[in-house]
Amino acid sequence: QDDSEYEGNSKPKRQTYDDPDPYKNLIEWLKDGKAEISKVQIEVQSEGHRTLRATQFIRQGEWVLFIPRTQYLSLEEVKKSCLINRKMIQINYKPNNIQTYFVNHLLQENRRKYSFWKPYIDVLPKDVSGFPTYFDAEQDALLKGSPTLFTVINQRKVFKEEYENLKEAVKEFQKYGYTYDDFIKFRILTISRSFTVQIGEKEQQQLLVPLADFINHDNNGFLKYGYSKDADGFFMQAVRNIQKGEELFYNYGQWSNKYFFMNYGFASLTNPMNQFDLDICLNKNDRLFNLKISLTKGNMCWGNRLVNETDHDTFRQSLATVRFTQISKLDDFLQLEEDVQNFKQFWPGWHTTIKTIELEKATFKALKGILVTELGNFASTIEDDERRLNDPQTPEFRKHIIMLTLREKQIIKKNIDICDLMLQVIDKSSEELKNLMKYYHYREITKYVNSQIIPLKLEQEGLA
Ligand SMILES: C[S@@+](CC[C@H](N)C(=O)[O-])C[C@H]1O[C@@H](n2cnc3c(N)ncnc32)[C@H](O)[C@@H]1O
Repeated sequence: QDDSEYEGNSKPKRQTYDDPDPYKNLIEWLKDGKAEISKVQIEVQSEGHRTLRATQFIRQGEWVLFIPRTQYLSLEEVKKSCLINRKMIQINYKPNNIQTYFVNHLLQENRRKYSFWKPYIDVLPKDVSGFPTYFDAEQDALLKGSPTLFTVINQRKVFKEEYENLKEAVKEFQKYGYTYDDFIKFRILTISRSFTVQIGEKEQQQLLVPLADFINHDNNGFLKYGYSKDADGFFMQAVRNIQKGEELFYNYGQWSNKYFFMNYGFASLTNPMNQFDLDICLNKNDRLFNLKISLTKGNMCWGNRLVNETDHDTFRQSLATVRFTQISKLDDFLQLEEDVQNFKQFWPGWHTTIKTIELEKATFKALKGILVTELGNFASTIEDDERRLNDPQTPEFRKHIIMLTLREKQIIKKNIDICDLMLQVIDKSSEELKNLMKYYHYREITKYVNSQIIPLKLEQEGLA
């Protein structure tokens, strides 16, 4: 069955949706498909920035909207309904990413004048230049120093490979002349607009759901979604009462700004799940370098991450990794080997426990050194960023870059402050230490100092 079979110069028999207002077409098309969407309305804030609002009071537990199976795209459906996907399956070509199946379907339907999916495709955002994949050199420069820049560069490479591999493997893909730009545009739209729902006990399904994909993210989102077997469709449900006129949000997930930025093109200052990624590496001049490298089976660097809260495994793991790089006494190293005898694989962040106060001091100094260098690598300072964020002239997409890198810098700064505090604490006598602790803001550090540093110090001073 060839793709051209779908086309033809005459209009298909079924209803067409050709109001100049694409949102009207979408609504009509959904209603004709028996979607239940009367409790919501679309608000266009600006081109490409739409949101949904409640048209009436919605009680907790009620469905906010319902989209039947016929009006959304599922992975299973697009595997069947798209020619290129069928070819891919026929020749047993596995795409690098399953989202490619959706992309191919959207590319196909986008070409068809009378596609059933036209009302949906017509309201997909036209401009995706706010996504980092599309940044130019000037925009990339704003990400300088941020670990997110590496992820962006890598994502571009991955997308390019996906496109080239597909072009190479499926000749129909070439035949239709789909450009790389078309491909990544739909790739990005698929990432940023898909829902994963539980279909059966174990089965999950990825969906593109018209209208539901107009709902924006908020940490305090108050909707949940799912698939109803009885109604055979996708629903959004109110987790709490919703007032008439209220803007609707759901929580896209507990992700970091970096994740949101890469997949959705936005970042937020209030995201509690932020992170700063950093590599911690062995130093080649380390006199125990050979011993360490044999223990780590050739690993020299470890990807670590720091979050805003230091009462978190990531802080302990980063610290332990730095501690491993800082061990300089053979005795300490041998003790470490004993510590890990029971583990098949040694991982510094898990296995390098506290040895001596001296080592702790070196560790906090080294971690601080790494963080100060990282902070210095950014293109702008925290103060620059705060000023630009408050400047009404700053374009919206740029604000997201600023928020992303600002939060990364704030995390670094907080962790530097903690290193400073720890260094101070370590240098105090135990009496002073107790006094100082009264003024501690960081509950977790107090806990850490209490449980780890004080006993060590008391022991060192013969007081234990
Ligand atoms: C599923 S869509 C939501 C509807 C979207 N606003 C629209 O007009 O099509 C996801 C996209 O909405 C935007 N978005 C969602 N939540 C956001 C937020 N909290 N802040 C900024 N942009 C957001 C981002 O552009 C994201 O890629």
